[in-house]
Amino acid sequence: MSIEKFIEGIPKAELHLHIEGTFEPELMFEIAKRNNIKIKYSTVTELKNAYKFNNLQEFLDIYYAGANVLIHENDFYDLTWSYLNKVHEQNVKHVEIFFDPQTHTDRGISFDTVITGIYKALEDGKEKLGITFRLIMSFLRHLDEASAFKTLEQGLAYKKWISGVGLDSSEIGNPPSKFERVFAKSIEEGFITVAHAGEEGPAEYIWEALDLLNVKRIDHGNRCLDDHKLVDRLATQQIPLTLCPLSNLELKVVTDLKDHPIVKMMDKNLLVTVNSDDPAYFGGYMNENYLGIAKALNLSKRQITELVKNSFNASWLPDTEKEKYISKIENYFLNN
Ligand code: HPA
Ligand SMILES: [Zn+2]
Repeated sequence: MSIEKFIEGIPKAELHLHIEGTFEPELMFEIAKRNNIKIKYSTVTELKNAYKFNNLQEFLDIYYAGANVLIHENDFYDLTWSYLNKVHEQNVKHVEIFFDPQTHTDRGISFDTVITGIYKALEDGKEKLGITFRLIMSFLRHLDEASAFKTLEQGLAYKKWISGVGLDSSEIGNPPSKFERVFAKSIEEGFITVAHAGEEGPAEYIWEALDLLNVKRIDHGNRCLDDHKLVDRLATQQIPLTLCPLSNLELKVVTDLKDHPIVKMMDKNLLVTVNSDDPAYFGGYMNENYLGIAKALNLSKRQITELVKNSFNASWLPDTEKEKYISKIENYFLNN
């Protein structure tokens, strides 16, 4: 079996995905039209041509602009439902996805509208497509602590729908320490914590995420390789890193997928996983991310299998579910 077919068929989990980053241009134009909102670009092609980024901030500016057309509950439903159908075709069985409440509440959309639309689609995805899920509410780190606290308060009413809290947006200049108190309160309220760290920011931010925010996973974490003590800590404690290869390429975190550190990290016994981050903007969903690194780094089926197993191990599924998937994946490897 070719490596393409092997990747397509293997059951996968996605642990680093921003639902706003799944907004495909075609759907964006459709929703803009029905909401009577003007987009800065006149065609899908023009919009796609603007997807050329030199760094994280250039991407974020376009990503937040795109989200502006989402107004009603059914807009958030359609966005999420469209993502679930895409990954269903790619044999993704479990997703743990971020949403950014402040991107919407700051422009007058209610927290309830946002989360209800997303959650209803996730429930339908579980029932009709068999995709299990967890939802992670992410704070925008370029905004202040008070705004994050307000968002946490809003999230408390939906505690039964939200498993964890995260931290994303412009990393440099917005260290995890800025949100130490919000994360302490989040943990007190029963949320699991994760944070983007070491994507563009220094290894120091990863230390802060671990020590001050008590995170259970690091999103990205590429820069840990600058600090061998940090690598030892991450490896010893088997703290998962949710890597996003195509995102790294598009945001110039790496200049070529051939330089992606994922194999180096596996060799250092780090618990690394493959994810798509913002697939509508970075040129691919899960299979494209796996295939990109498989080709660039000449990965074996055994290495792909280990990466896929890592994702289930790093997920927040109960142990019995993890074991079920891991034995399925081992069987898939043996038969293919
Ligand atoms: O890769 C990312 N980094 C930080 N914030 C983000 N928001 C969406 N994607 C990202
Ligand atoms: Zn991300």
